[in-house]
Amino acid sequence: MKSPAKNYDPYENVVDVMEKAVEIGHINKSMFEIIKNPQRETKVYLPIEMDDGHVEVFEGYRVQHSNIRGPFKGGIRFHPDCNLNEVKALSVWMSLKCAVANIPYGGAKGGIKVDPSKLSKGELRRLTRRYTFAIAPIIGADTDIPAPDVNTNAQTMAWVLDTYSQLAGKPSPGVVTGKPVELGGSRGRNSATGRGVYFSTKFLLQEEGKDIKDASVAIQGMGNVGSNAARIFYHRDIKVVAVSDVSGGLYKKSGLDITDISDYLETKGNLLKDYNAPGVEHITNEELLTCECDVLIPAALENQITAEVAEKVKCSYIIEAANGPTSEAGDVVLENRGIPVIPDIFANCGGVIVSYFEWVQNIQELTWSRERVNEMLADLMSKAFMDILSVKKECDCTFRMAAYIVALRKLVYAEEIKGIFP
Ligand SMILES: NC(=O)C1=CN([C@@H]2O[C@H](COP(=O)(O)OP(=O)(O)OC[C@H]3O[C@@H](n4cnc5c(N)ncnc54)[C@H](O)[C@@H]3O)[C@@H](O)[C@H]2O)C=CC1
Ligand SMILES: O=C(O)CCC(=O)C(=O)O
Repeated sequence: MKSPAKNYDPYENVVDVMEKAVEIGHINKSMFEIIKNPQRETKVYLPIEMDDGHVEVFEGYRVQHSNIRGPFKGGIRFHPDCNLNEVKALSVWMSLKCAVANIPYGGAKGGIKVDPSKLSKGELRRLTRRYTFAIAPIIGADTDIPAPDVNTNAQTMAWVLDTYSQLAGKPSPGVVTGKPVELGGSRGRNSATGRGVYFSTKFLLQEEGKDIKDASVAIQGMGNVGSNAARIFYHRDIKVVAVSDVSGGLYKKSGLDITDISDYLETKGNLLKDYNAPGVEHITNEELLTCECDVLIPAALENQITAEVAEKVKCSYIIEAANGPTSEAGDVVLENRGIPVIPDIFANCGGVIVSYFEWVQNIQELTWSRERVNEMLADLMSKAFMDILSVKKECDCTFRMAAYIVALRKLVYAEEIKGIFP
């Protein structure tokens, strides 16, 4: 096992956790060897003419982990620290997530090593189109379907869709999900991951015999996932005591005004460090992770809850809205401290579930109402949670182990019935 922080290796981390689940869940070890490695790793170099005329070359990735249960599926991330190893781990989490959610997809992930805050809108558009052009031969509505992730959104997906459709010579809405509703996106996709985070919290607290209305929540990250989750909690009168973004956090024991904070982020486009309101304290991201709250929701990046942080958290429960926010060592500490963790592969699966609904609408040329989408999301997540609970009881293990066992059994079974090729 790697020590946390600087030596953190997300791919090694996910493989270690899978290996533990293989032991506990009595999973076929030889077939698991197939699941350990991605089917294909693609690295591309993207020359872009910047606004001042000079050329910069960016590095991009698409890792296709598994398509044994259906087409590859997973988001595209723009981040200066993005690298092949991170994308590889994220692609594995996608395969596990789609299996837990019981949707007919495999797993993939893409990314570009770039700080998008330093690029103009025109530069970002050219970079996204160039990246799409480079990976076009390996994506498609029935092969690999990208979606938004960190620092990408419906606008980014509109550029991916248009570039791909130009190359295909026809509108190809099913090639990408999370696109604007006007271009074939699904109602409810934008808020789906945050909504799923709310369902995960509700299911866990119900299981623990607690009323979600009495809970206080702290959320790290106020992007697509964190801000939608915060709004959903707030509109159900659940106290959100702390939120943060990359610039720092805000804390108010009696509960923050999430509508005011969301309006500030949307209309002013400023960072939370510049937000001020009566009774609101400014805190650091580490203080957010260790603040007094019932439910802690990391919704930013990987490796936030290291062993050191895990020793200090004061929450009773953790819901992993981000992918990989808890390191393996952090997880051991939380288990020893008796703090239940709802793992990422279930807690944030609402996004890919509604992506699946979007894709189904696209290929059938249908449009569904927001109410229908939200109801179907609740239904799939509730069934998936029941599956996890049942394995948790069978194997007497943590929620993370149970979710991994549910997923790995499906992936390994699919490999077994297919048989080795050739
Ligand atoms: N967008 C989606 O539908 C899904 C996203 N996820 C995962 O959720 C997490 C967040 O994704 P999005 O909300 O889409 O990204 P986003 O780009 O919309 O927002 C990220 C947020 O995290 C903050 N942040 C960045 N670095 C930080 C740091 N070092 N400390 C604290 N805050 C920091 C940013 O300021 C921003 O508020 C990621 O792990 C992503 O992979 C998972 C499932 C689906
Ligand atoms: O909606 C999707 O296809 C995938 C979203 C994503 O990247 C994730 O769940 O981590």
